[in-house]
Amino acid sequence: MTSRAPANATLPEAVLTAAGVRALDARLEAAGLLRLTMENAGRAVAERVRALRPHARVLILVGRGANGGDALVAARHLHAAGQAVRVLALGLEETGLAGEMLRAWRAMGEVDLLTPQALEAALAQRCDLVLDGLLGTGFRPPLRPELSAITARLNAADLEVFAIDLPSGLQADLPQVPEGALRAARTFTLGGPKPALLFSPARECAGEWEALPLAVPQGWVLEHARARRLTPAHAAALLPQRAADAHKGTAGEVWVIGGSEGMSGAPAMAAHAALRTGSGLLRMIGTGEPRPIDPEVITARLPDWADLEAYRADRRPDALALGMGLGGQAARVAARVLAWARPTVVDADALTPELRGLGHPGVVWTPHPAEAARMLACPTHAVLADPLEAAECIRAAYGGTVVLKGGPTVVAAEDGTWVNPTGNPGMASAGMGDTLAGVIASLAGQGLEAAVAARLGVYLHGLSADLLQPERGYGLQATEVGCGIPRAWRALREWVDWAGQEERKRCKDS
Ligand SMILES: NC(=O)C1=CN([C@@H]2O[C@H](COP(=O)(O)OP(=O)(O)OC[C@H]3O[C@@H](n4cnc5c(N)ncnc54)[C@H](O)[C@@H]3O)[C@@H](O)[C@H]2O)[C@@H](O)CC1
Ligand SMILES: Nc1ncnc2c1ncn2[C@@H]1O[C@H](COP(=O)(O)OP(=O)(O)O)[C@@H](O)[C@H]1O
Ligand SMILES: [K+]
Repeated sequence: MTSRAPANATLPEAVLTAAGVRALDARLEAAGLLRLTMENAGRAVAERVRALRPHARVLILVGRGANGGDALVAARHLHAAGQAVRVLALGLEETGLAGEMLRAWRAMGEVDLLTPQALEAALAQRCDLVLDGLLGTGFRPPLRPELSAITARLNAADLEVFAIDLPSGLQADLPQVPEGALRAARTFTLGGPKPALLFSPARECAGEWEALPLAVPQGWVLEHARARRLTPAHAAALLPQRAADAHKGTAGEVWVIGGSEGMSGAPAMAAHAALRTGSGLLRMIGTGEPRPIDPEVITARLPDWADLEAYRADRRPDALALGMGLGGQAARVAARVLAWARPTVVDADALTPELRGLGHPGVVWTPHPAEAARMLACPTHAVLADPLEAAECIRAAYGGTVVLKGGPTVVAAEDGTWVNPTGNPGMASAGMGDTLAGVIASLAGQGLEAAVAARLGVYLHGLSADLLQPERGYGLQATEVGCGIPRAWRALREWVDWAGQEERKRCKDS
């Protein structure tokens, strides 16, 4: 990890919807801070433009709302710093906060009405970069014709676009791309990412994005967040600590229940990943010939799933992962295991509607979108249309914690909904989910609450893949991601050590 995060990084990032932005605005307004916040936001955008494209001639496009206000502040700061800017605005009324910013800009520079002709003339002159402040979270589709002509022209031009808050024409809360949405190379999102910047296909319109702080306490922003996004410091704080006299009996006994005839690989990958995550003892239990990857794993082949209760007898697993390669009897086996009331990761074949309502606080359901659709009895596209909502619906119906896998993965837990920042498309290969189930079960077996194990598990699993991605590309195997967990763990630990040193240095210097 090379990320050098700001001090606020010890808190998670806020995922803000349009309603969240409105509520935060109302709070800032009541506190008399809205004008300053717009000033801070616009200045932060200008600073990033200066840092990235110091010599670019910038065409700044200004809408009628607060997004346009931010753009006008940025125009002022860029101009004051000596950068060439040209400003075109959809409206020239000086009312409201954005109007105030227009007046302030006019005190130092010119503004023309944004029409297709004015845009054409501006593009004909030298212009290296477009700063898009047309529409932000206030956009409601469909795009009006006056604007769709502008976005279509910009999308067709071979020009770099940087968007303020989100590319104009994207709906902040949803992954869909409305007709006519602008495509940006980079997005400076304010206060925290909007769901559209996190989920495909909308996020592909935003290019690389970065969150610029609003210079208000992160706690205020988090209060209005739809979900939270993990940061490295926050994830690192979840890592379990082990006593010096730990032994295999205290480091967590994990059972992987799955695997039937011809389906031995899936539980083997889960067990492998659990060992790499630090479990003290692993048992693989199935009705097929068990084929563990590691000799450390204890195996049991049951004549029939009905023999599971007898196998359990007086044994007491610290955590379980079940469902991988389990086949047709998965729901029945899962119902039985859930009644044991132990920390349990329910995956793959066991993710069935029969288990509705059987979750308890120790249960983590780990569906991918198609499994989530099965659980919700809806089409997969409905899950993908709003993954935050889908994960929360499953949680409401099934109980426990829900890990809705994907790029990115969403965790819906009692303490709210989380979005995982790690992971990459190299993970689109079979067995990745089995590995994740093993990682989460291992962490739960080491004493983390199931919901915390889920959050840290998805983070470590994705980070392991991210650290491998540069050398493996798309040829990344699930077992490698399992092998890489210790490296991810260490990277996270080192991040904390680094952040701690910085913090100590800061205290010493001040
Ligand atoms: N609390 C925060 O997070 C802050 C938010 N700020 C900015 O405020 C923005 C939100 O401001 P607003 O609520 O004013 O919204 P917008 O700036 O997104 O714009 C609303 C305007 O767009 C027009 N519009 C809506 N739908 C349209 C359509 N289909 N076709 C054409 N025009 C359409 C509306 O008529 C209105 O004039 C954020 O995106 C961000 O840039 C910043 O000022 C800093 C503080
Ligand atoms: N494009 C992607 N970006 C980030 N993570 C991904 C991506 N594709 C897959 N993953 C991750 O890989 C895993 C795939 O799980 P799953 O589909 O259950 O695999 P399997 O059933 O083969 O074990 C999940 O953790 C998912 O989040
Ligand atoms: K914008």
